[in-house]
Amino acid sequence: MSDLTERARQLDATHAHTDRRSQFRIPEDVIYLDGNSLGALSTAAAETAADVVSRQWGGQLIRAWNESDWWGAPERVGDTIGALVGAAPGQVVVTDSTSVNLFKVVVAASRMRPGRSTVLTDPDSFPTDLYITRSAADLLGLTVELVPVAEAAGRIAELGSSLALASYSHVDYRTGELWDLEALTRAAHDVGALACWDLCHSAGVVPVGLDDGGADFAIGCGYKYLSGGPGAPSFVYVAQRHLADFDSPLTGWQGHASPFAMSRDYEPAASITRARVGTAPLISLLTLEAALTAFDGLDLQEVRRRSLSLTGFFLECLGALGVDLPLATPREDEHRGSQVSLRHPEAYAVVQALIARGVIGDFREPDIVRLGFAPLYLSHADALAAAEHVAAVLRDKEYERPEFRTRAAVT
Ligand SMILES: Cc1ncc(COP(=O)(O)O)c(C=O)c1O
Ligand SMILES: Nc1c(O)cccc1C(=O)C[C@H](N)C(=O)O
Repeated sequence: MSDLTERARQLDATHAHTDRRSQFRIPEDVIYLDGNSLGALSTAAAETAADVVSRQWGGQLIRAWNESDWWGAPERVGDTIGALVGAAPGQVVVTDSTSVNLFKVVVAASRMRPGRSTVLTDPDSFPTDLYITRSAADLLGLTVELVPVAEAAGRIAELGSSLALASYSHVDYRTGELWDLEALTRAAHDVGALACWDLCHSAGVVPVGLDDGGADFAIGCGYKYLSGGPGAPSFVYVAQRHLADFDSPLTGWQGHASPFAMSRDYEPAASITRARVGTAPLISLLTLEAALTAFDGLDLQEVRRRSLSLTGFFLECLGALGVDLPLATPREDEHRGSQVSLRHPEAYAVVQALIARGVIGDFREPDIVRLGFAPLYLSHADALAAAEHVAAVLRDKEYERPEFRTRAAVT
């Protein structure tokens, strides 16, 4: 047995208590390193999706709204996600897409800071964050300034009382860099501004600590590390202290204080329910709820330790196997989310060659091979095997094969 194989075995034994692989259905011949884009299917999620369709929809019909508490699901699942991101109950609701939730937050937050003209975000934010922030700001006549998160604190201090909102990603989707939520939130608060965090790439892998970090707002996907399934609804966090002032621009009936009063006038619910809009995608929402049971009995600090161990060991394996590609991801544990991104001029073809070998990651412009480590269902043995495949693809220049260069619509 090689040293690395033995190390993998030892590390898997050390982290055995956080291994939830048996709860997931991952094809035998696949090492799945894209749980940061579409989390894997769990048995609980698969069975619940079938149950919601057959028993609840098919059998209970309209009665399911009460009998299976469909109506309360957005807040109920919100509280479950809240526990994973450090939010006390009553501040998170699951509704709409991340894009739509960001729109609500940018508008509502800016309205809470009248007279302030600027919203700050990162030029390398996930594109939807850029597009939505700009369109929301345009509607309100505000300016969006693009300032890299590393420089944000300084710019926030300069902007002072003209800053309404700083809106940043907790983990960069491309590089996997983890940013200091608490410090940047404090910088925004120091000038009287608000802070919103996109948790798409940290929810379920980093103990985010929204309440402790003083965050004002947060949003995040349900289908990445939370494994809610394709198109699972997103979540939005509004800190308790802001709920009464959260004036959503999307005033749908399900955010109403008394929706079944069928009133002509909109009166927002007093609670986080005011962030709801219209009817939830119940099959997806309840599937997400079932997927979250994979976290039952787990402490997010332990999940984080497993995640860092996996990415750290993967980096160690790459080094030992002579892979010396530039790393886009920080090596330091405290700055690394749950992915490893490597740079290569033929990154797209490298990813296709890996996929052909059963190692599924993805490509991100312009030159990133992105490999996500969803800790609940990946092992150190997987990390070693993936590193060996990366080394082989590079050694044999498999990325030069023409069939790996044709771009698919979705990368
Ligand atoms: C950081 C980040 N924000 C937002 C989104 C978009 O979310 P949605 O498609 O749910 O609007 C994604 C992924 O698609 C993302 O990675
Ligand atoms: N949401 C996605 C989709 O509908 C199709 C393909 C990919 C996605 C993703 O989630 C991409 C992901 N946010 C990223 O970090 O690149």
